[in-house]
Amino acid sequence: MAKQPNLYAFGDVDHLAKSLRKYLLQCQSTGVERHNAFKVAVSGGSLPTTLAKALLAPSDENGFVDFSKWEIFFADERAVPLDHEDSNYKLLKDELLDKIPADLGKPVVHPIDVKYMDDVQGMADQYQDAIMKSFAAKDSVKIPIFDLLLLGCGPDGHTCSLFPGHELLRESDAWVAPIEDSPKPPAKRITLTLPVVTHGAKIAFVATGDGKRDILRQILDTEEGRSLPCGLVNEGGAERVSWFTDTGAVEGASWEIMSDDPQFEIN
Ligand SMILES: O=C1O[C@H](COP(=O)(O)O)[C@@H](O)[C@H](O)[C@H]1O
Repeated sequence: MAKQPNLYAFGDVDHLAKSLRKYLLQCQSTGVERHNAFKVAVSGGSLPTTLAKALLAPSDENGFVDFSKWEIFFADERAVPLDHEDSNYKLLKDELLDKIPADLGKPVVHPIDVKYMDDVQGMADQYQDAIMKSFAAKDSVKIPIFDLLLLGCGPDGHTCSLFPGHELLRESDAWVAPIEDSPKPPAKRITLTLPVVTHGAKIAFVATGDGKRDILRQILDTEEGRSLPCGLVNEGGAERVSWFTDTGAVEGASWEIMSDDPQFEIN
């Protein structure tokens, strides 16, 4: 039987954040062992707030966050200035980056190059080059393997800027692609493509609150949900995918919920 993603549900966001922290520390260790760095792609939306809760908590028995080893890329970004309210970079900066205590070190962060604001293809190409340099990828290297992709799930089942039914879901060459007709504003964005997302060493979705319940039930329990972008990530990433949810978001779903115990070992 094909291996399935892991579904974790917690009573509230505080408990979720505690387990997410443990998971992140495990991913950090694996990344540092692999290439002396932790290469992570981060989404916008509701994710950065929960991420900050997990990462800015005091060090505990699970270890400490060594931001000096972190290299942060954006799983998707909107083609807006870096100080614009719609910018995923600004969101992460406000929620997390500006609040990192000096003793935890400074991550290397890769924002978009704003000189390509009117040329999203150029912006996507530049971002792909930045990833290629970081992974020291020669042309022969087919795909970058991020240590972790941190993803959100929109109410329509989109993730990154990969939207249901959009032709970008079929992109198989580019690592980063432009989109000029995003159904969710702003229309112009860049996004990691599905093959890059599904090749991640680990892939984590964070989806909380009653507002996510209907779409989660669809993704996790129905045939049509499997063809939504989040469903395609589940299919491609299988057991490398973990969903961090709260009980509000998964009530009624028939998938096995693996644990709500913060001491569990994360797959
Ligand atoms: O537009 C976007 O939406 C998704 C989902 O956001 P959420 O607020 O529903 O969690 C987000 O993951 C993506 O990065 C963002 O650009």
